[in-house]
Amino acid sequence: MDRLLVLVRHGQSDWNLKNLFTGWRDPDLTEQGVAEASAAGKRLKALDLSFGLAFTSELTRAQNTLKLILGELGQPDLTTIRDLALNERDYGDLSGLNKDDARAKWGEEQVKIWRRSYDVPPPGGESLKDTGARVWPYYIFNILPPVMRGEKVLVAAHGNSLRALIMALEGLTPAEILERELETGVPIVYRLNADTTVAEKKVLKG
Ligand SMILES: O=C(O)[C@@H](CO)OP(=O)(O)O
Repeated sequence: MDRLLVLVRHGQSDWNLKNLFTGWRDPDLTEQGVAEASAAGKRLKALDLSFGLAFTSELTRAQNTLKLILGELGQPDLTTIRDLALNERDYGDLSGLNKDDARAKWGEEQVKIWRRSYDVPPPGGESLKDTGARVWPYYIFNILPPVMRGEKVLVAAHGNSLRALIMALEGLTPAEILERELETGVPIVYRLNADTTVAEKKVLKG
């Protein structure tokens, strides 16, 4: 049986382009982001993939990415579950600030710790560990069961909510996840073993 799970980070958002901390704020895709999402859909279609179920967050940039992908796949009406659990990490007080301005104010090292450390939260926000504490149970109880039943599942979400998920899925250490960056609009195709571990992983870059 094919146990297939595809994860995709949303296409470029307006605030990615403007270099702003985004978190739970809700900017839409840029023109480039729309193109990236459509290209992701075309790459999945080229593999002849069709899905049984989709998941996304409560945020516009991920929902619209999913919509564009499903349009390319000819599955615009696919059952889709939206949940806050898949939202981007909450950036707290950094939300809306420019990332270069933040580096000038607090220093390169401190900003790197807030952005990529495992368990140091930005002021008023979530660490990757905090994000994992909502993403992992959601994955185990909601996403994994249909995958294991053989429904092909597509998840359109965010850089850090997906990093938290990938950490658990690939069994990465806090040091390993620190180095892992996800590109916008690049689907990652996983096939799982019967014991839920990863059998195969393919990154669909253009
Ligand atoms: O601003 C954000 O919400 C995220 C994703 O764009 O940024 P970072 O790369 O710092 O995790």
